[in-house]
Amino acid sequence: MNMPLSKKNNVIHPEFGSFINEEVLPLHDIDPTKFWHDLDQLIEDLSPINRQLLVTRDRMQQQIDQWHLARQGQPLDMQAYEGFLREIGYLVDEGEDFSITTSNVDAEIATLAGPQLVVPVKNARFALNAANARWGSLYDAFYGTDVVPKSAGLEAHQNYNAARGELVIAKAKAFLDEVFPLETGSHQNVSSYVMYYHHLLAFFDDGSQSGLQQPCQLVAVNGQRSDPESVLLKNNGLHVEIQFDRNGQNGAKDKAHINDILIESALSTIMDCEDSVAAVDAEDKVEVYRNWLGLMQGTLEARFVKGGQVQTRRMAPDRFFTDLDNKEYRLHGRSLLLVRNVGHLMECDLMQDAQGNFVPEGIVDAVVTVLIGALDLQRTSGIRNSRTGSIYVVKPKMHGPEEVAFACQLFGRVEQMLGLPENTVKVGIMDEERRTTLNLKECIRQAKSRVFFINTGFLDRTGDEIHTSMHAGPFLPKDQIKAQPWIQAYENRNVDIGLQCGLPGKAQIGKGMWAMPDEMAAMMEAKVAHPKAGANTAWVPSPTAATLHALHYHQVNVFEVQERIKRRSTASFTDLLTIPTIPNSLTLSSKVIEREIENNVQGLLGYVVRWVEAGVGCSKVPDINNVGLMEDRATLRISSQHLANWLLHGICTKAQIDEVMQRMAMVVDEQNKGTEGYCPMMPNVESSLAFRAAQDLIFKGVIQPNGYTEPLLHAYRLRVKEVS
Ligand SMILES: CC(=O)SCCNC(=O)CCNC(=O)[C@H](O)C(C)(C)COP(=O)(O)OP(=O)(O)OC[C@H]1O[C@@H](n2cnc3c(N)ncnc32)[C@H](O)[C@@H]1OP(=O)(O)O
Ligand SMILES: O=CC(=O)O
Ligand SMILES: [Mg+2]
Repeated sequence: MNMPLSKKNNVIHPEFGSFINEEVLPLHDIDPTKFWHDLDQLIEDLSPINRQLLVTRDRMQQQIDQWHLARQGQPLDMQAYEGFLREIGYLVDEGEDFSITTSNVDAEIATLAGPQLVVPVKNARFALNAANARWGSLYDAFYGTDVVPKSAGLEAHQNYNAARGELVIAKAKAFLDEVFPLETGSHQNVSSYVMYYHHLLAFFDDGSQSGLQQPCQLVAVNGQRSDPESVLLKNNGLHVEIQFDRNGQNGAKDKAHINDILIESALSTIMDCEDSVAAVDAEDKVEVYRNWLGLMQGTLEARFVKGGQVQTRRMAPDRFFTDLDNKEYRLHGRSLLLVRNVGHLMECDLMQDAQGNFVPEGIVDAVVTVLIGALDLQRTSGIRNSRTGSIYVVKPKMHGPEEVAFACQLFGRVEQMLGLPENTVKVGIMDEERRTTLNLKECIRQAKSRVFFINTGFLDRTGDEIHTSMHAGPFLPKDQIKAQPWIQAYENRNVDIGLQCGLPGKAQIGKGMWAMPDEMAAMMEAKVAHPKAGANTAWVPSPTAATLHALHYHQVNVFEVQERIKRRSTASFTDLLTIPTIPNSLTLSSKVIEREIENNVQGLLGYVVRWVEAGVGCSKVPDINNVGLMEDRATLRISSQHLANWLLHGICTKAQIDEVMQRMAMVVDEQNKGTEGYCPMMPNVESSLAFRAAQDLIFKGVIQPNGYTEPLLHAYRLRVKEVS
């Protein structure tokens, strides 16, 4: 297929054109001529608005920069600052109270509380794993992670370590005791479980028996009641399945023949087309869209070799049990799938307008992901996603109410174009840019009939905190930024406003990512704070993390917490406006400065080299203390902006950063040694496109739009693709 021209002389990339025409439209019975004509019209109508919004971003940023430059070295006059932000339209007036009206929302979003997994949708193997992460083995989650300490003798060998296994099983049964306590005795000592009428009976060695303290926690069974294959329990709306197998690997040794305990884990999963993927051209974008198509049709497959064996991964079917009245009890087998589109900034070669401009990628994303998402709504059996007729699109990186209004206008137009009922497309608002946080209530108002979540994306939000106030002064070291009043106010206010706008029962109030995928013991300590803060979901980086984080939602009833929070006063707006720069009273030691630079540079190089050279959008990169950190574009935005800020304010010199970059490039090369196709950055850094991208991200960080990393990453990745 040659570069086809649509009626308005828009150029459609051939790979994209044939994907839509041959793989998607036939499934819909949509006439291609009409589709491309309507898309042209949409682009013609909405691209100028999209571009204008970006001009507004730049205008406001310049005004803010000027304001700080004119007041260098002076303490921030909060009243004057707030007045100035209002004057330039960065802050808008808050209107009347209101409640959102979003309807037809699946239970996973509206009435349940549990983990939200995020996955780069470009990686089919991971994406399928994520879709299937609705159910996770508690035994595996405990065995494979540091939640059970991996001390001497207790290592998590591939070959079963029986000593570790015993601790795992004891810990899992302790969870049963905590959440599904027996009237008398402990699950640790049960020798068999049977169903008796509507009750679960646990028998002990001495012949005594006990029911559950709350008998209604038993909801269903599999197999014979006198010798069940599994029993299904429910707490805080979440299911837990105790599986029995007298011949199973664990069941054979267990006195009650418990083989495993399955936890309802990732209630929802974000299939990410944004910050965790490297999709720079039509070829990459089609890969992303094709996986989304496979997920929405239930046909996606991934074949790979693991442990020396070829495996084929597919989407899990629904799960069936028998309820207490002998009726079918059906559970969704997969996470409810949401899709994250790119933000308003991006452009891509999927289509070009008559003047040769690439069209806004967010517009194409909206059309294609909804077009594909609509296939799910036609299905009435088999692998389905939404059972309430909704398509869930997460829209990232929006700045303020005008941009949210534009996203809603776009989704409305897509619905009209595809003949979908109004408000079929639900929108997740990432509260991850400062202008959105400050105007959150007005942002929600703009989306009040389709908002299905607000979520504190604190990583991008931290990057934007730095970039917005780049000229206000040098920022504190990253760890200390997190401890300043602004972030607590941001997190609390998001919940406060979400509650005031009536989200519970209709939409999620969500919290951000756990960015240390291997530190699960630490996660178990820290992340219970999310449900306790009134969030009915929070992001996790992996299926295992989802299973573990799910335990928190058994411990905390979020909806009760939300009722309590409703009575507190809204978090401080002044705190929210307080910029986390280094106070005059604090002088950072040269050691602290050096360490901070090293840490930032190591993470930055470790991430960028894989992004630019290999197109890997999300990586686990060891930090200076050798802790593997999830790095994506948002964490890169923080580290690059932080370095740019310190350089701008003379906390460090260019020579110092240059020296650290060379040293850290060696460390990163060493870390990647043995990776097939890896191009070392050292010693010829000038010929390494990855190294040069990293330099630009730092040294040109001040002039990147809102501090975003996409423009430079994309430009360098495209150069690598051209030469390879
Ligand atoms: C600021 C933001 O926007 S945050 C949102 C964007 N970030 C994300 O989406 C992070 C998602 N997580 C990931 O991409 C990965 O977990 C990483 C890159 C952090 C780590 O990946 P790896 O180093 O390959 O992890 P690791 O080797 O420990 O585990 C790989 C296994 O876990 C699975 N896995 C890891 N993460 C995920 C995930 N998010 N979803 C599904 N499966 C996953 C893989 O499928 C693989 O299992 P398999 O061999 O059976 O297929
Ligand atoms: O998208 C999430 C974030 O933290 O940024
Ligand atoms: Mg983000």
